[in-house]
Order: sequence, then C-alpha cells, then structure tokens
Amino acid sequence: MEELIGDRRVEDERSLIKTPSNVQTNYQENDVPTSTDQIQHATPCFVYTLAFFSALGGFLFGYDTGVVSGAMLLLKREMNLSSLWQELLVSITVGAAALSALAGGFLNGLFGRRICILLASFIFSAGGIILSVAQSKEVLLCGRLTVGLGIGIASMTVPVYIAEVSPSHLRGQLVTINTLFITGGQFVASVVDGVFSYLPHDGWRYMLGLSVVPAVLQFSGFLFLPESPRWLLQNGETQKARLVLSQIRGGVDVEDEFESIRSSVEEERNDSSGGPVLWRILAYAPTRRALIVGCGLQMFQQLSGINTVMYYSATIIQMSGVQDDHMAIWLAAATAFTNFMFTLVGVWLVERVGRRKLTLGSILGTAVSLMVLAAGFLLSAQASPPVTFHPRDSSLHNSTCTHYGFCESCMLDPACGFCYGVNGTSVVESSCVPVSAANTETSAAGRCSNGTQESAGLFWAYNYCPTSYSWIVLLGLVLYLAFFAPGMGPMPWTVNSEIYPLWARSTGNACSAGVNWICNVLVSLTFLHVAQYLTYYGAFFLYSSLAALGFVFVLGCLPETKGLRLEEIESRFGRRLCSCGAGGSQGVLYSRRRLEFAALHYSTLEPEGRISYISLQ
Ligand SMILES: O[C@H]1[C@H](O)[C@@H](O)[C@H](O)[C@@H](O)[C@H]1O
Repeated sequence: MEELIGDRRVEDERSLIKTPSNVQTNYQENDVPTSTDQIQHATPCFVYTLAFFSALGGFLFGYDTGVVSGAMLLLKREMNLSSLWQELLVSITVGAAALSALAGGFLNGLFGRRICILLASFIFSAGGIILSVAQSKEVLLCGRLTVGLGIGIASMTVPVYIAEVSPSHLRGQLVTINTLFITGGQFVASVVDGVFSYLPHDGWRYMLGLSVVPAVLQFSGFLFLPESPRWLLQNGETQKARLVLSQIRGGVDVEDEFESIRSSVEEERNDSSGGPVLWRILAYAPTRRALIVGCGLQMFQQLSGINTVMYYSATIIQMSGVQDDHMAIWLAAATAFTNFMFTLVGVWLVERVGRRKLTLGSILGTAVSLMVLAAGFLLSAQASPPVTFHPRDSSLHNSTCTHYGFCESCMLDPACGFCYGVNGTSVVESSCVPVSAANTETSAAGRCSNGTQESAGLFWAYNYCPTSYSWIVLLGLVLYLAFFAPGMGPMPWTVNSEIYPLWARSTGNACSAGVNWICNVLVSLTFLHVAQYLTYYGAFFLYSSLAALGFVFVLGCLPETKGLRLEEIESRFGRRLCSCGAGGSQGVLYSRRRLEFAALHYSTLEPEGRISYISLQ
C-alpha cells in the first residue's frame, strides 16, 4: 500500500495521540470504537438549542424544495405558464443549490459556519419575500434562484456545524435531526399546499412566502449563537474557542476535548503542504478516500430515485383509484409524512446500530422495494387497457395521440392522456387524446375536455393507467419510504459531516453536497425521458440496479464512525478503500502523516517505515 506505512495491525490511534484520558484505553480490534467523551455527561440544553436553530436550515431546504409542486398547480393557471417555464421554475432552485453548495465550502472556510448560516437564512428570507410579491414569471424565477442559493449553503453548512458542536456520543443523532427537519419541511410544505390549494387566487403567494417565518427565526437565533469552537481554533481564536466549548458542554471540564482538537489543528498546520484544499484532499490518501465515500453516498442517495418517488407519489396514488385532485394532494402529504416518520426511526437507530449497518440495511431494502415498484409497474403495463373508442372530433385527427393502441403507450407520451368509462371493474369506451396545454386535468378536446367527463361518467387519466395491480405499486411506495428514510435519507449527510479532518471539512462537504444536488437535477430532468425510453418499470428497475450497486459500494467502502471523536475519524480512512470488510471490523492501519506525528511525539518509527506498537501505558 503506497500510502500506508503500518503493515502491522496497530491497536488504536487513540493510543498514539496525546489525550490524558486515553492513556488507559485498550482497544479491541473487533469493537466499534468508543471514545473518551462517550462517557455520557448529562448533555446541556444548549447543544439541543444549537442543533434546533441550525436544523431550521434543513427545514427551509425541505420546505422550499417541497412546496413548489403544489404552488405550480396554481401558478401555471394564474400566470399562464408553459411547461418550459414550469420546468425552469422547479429546476433553477436545484441548479442554484448545486452551485452555492460548491461555493459554500470556500465561504465556510473563510467566514466560519455561523456567518454562513446567517447568510443562508438572510437569503432564504429575501427569496421568500421576492416570491410572495412577484408579479411576473421573471421575478418568480429570480426568487426561486435566490432560495436555491440559500438551500445550497445551508445544506452543506448545517451538518458541519452540528457535528462540530455535538459531543461524539450524540453527534450522529443530532446531525440526523437535520434530515428529520428536511423531511419535516417537505411534509409541512405539502400540508400548506393542501390548505392553500382551496384559495381561488394568490394561494401560491402564501405557499411560497411562508418560508420567511422560519428563516427570520433562524436569523434572529444565530445572532446570539456562537461560532463552532473547531473553526475558532483553526483560525487562531484559542481563548474564544475554549470559552465556547465550555459553554456548549455546560461548564464541565473540556480540557481533554480541547487539547485533542488543538493537537489536531497543530498537526494539520505543521503538516500543511500548501496549495488549494481540493488538491491537498486528493493528494492525501485518507482524505481522498473520505471524499470518494462522501460523494459516493450522496450520489447513490439521489440515484436511488428518492425525489422521483416523492414527486411521483401523487400519480402512484392516483393509479390506485384516487381520482379527486385535492384528495391526491392530501395523499401526497401522507407520503411526505411517512418519509418524515421513518426518518425519525433513523434518528433513533443511528447511535444504536451505527452508520454502517443502518446504511447497508437501508440501501438493500431500498433496492428491493424499487424492484417491487418496478414489478407493480410491469404488471400494470401488461394489463394496460386497449384503446377502444376513436372520437370523431375533427380537431383530434392530426394528433399523434390517436395512433396509440394501448393506455400504456398513450400515458408515456406527455402530450396525451387517457379518457375512459367504467363498467363494473372493466374499462370501456377508452380513447387516447391530447392533453389541454393549460391544464393537465382535462383533454384539449373531445369527451374529457373542460371537466365535462365527470357528469358524463367518464374518467381522465394523465400520466397513469387504470389498473388492478396498483396495490403492488402502492406497497412498493410504502416499503421504499420505510427503508430509504431511516438510512439512505440521512446517512449521506451525517457521514459527510464527520469523515473529513478539520482542514478538509468545508471543502469535502461542499463537494459532496454539490454531487448530491447535481445528481438530484440529473435524475429529475431525465426521469420523463428515461420513462419514455424504458417505460416506468424500466426506469424503476434501473434505479433498483443503481441502489444494488450502491449496496456493494457501501459494503466495501463505508467504515463505522459511531462514537469516535471527529479528530479520530481520519484514521478510519487510513487504509485502502473498498477492501473486503472495511467496516471497522478489520485492523486499523494508519496514514503516514498521523503515524509520523505520533511517532515524533511518543515513539520511534522502525526502519523501513514500520511502526511499532506504541502504548502509553
Ligand atoms: O436527505 C434528503 C431527504 O431524504 C429528502 O427527502 C430528499 O428530498 C433529499 O433529496 C435528500 O437529500
């Protein structure tokens, strides 16, 4: 191994690093590591207050990404939006989030976590105000771009801040609470969408503008909350760092923790080879490995299709026979609620079973439930009702829709919808006709236009087909949320907040959050095309295979970080990545940099770069 110099299994790096309390520590190879400050002090309320105010950033992330689907239903009518404009308004936020997450790494390093959170909440408030007073689609676009900038900065800063202020025995739980707030924001957004969808005018202004409330709350809170002690130490504010650390630990003796952070900062300072941080991350094996793991997790989170499933949930529910639009909106809120509740399970599990097992179980279950979803779509496609009625309406004759012979092919063309009657359990007198450009709830012409279908005993299906296999799809949806939400939803954010050493933390998180947002845009923008080429079941089989690939990646590459101090985690990446059983059950090998540091202080390196067993006992 080129980058490693220890070819013997060494006990625990904590025995190499100078912290008075680890002198007695003896580490068993097969144990999940424990840390000195895992001794469970009564955790002061202040840490929870910090976590709450920070996680409001997660809430805004969830709210602003979730609220747009309901707002769009009203906006497209009131502002007469073409589908291009609708797509632009949705994707500009995610695109802006990708860019600002990347830029957030630089801002975090330069100005600190607190200023970045203040900046994000200021941007969120400005965006909410712009959106709620917008008079034109151009202003709306500007508002959506603004909130996207806020989301990107918040998404990478908040987990880092929470991880840096938390005691290690609670860190996983508190960072996971940020994802709980994301899914909570998505749920609240869906309820707000439901409530304001009944307003005949301007309901969207309330939907989009309400985000100002949590944004102002977070901004006001952070005016009084402290900077992360780790960032302060890194930036030479030693006294202030000690003060803040003692404040957030409720006045208990913080000497051990403080010394451990300080020695790590000093080590990094002495070691720093200069050059751009990203270059240094890539050049140094443990951080390069951490970056691969962090970005890989974020990539697989998005490639397993969470946002497609969430976005598509209303349609999935409609497939199971719910025709009423308001009802579909409320059932979509139920989906968001399920996502939220299962994220809560993740908060409960993360410090009990650890990050690795939780992520592995989650991604495996996700892959299987995507398979169930795909099987449901496949059976539905095979049972797809044929087109049996060809309307005489001359305006329909030039439409390509009239050429389709089955509902399945009709439904996959975004320009067409299926108009049908029901006799008992059978579909009768069905036709494929163009959808109205202004409103996808009716056809452009013929029997299902202008909402006349209900009085004529007809149904209009856009984006789905009536089928008796829809329960399988519904089962797949529930299973998917139950498996995805506790693990693959929060763990990529949680793991990323803790796997980089301090000097690489902002940049590492910026890169991985950027990967998350870029993959998010990619999956959402390609879904309809993928569904058209591969059909729905093909698309979900594809996501399932990607999730299965993700399982292999996690199995080989994700070490356990539960209970370790942030300063200790780097050692988990000091071995070759993707080796069999890299979950922490194998011996720990150490990076040259840390070993040299330890050797310099406590022992000697043997010839040929081998390190001898060093014990401080
Ligand atoms: O972790 C979150 C969460 O799972 C959300 O439900 C999802 O919309 C986001 O894309 C993801 O990053």
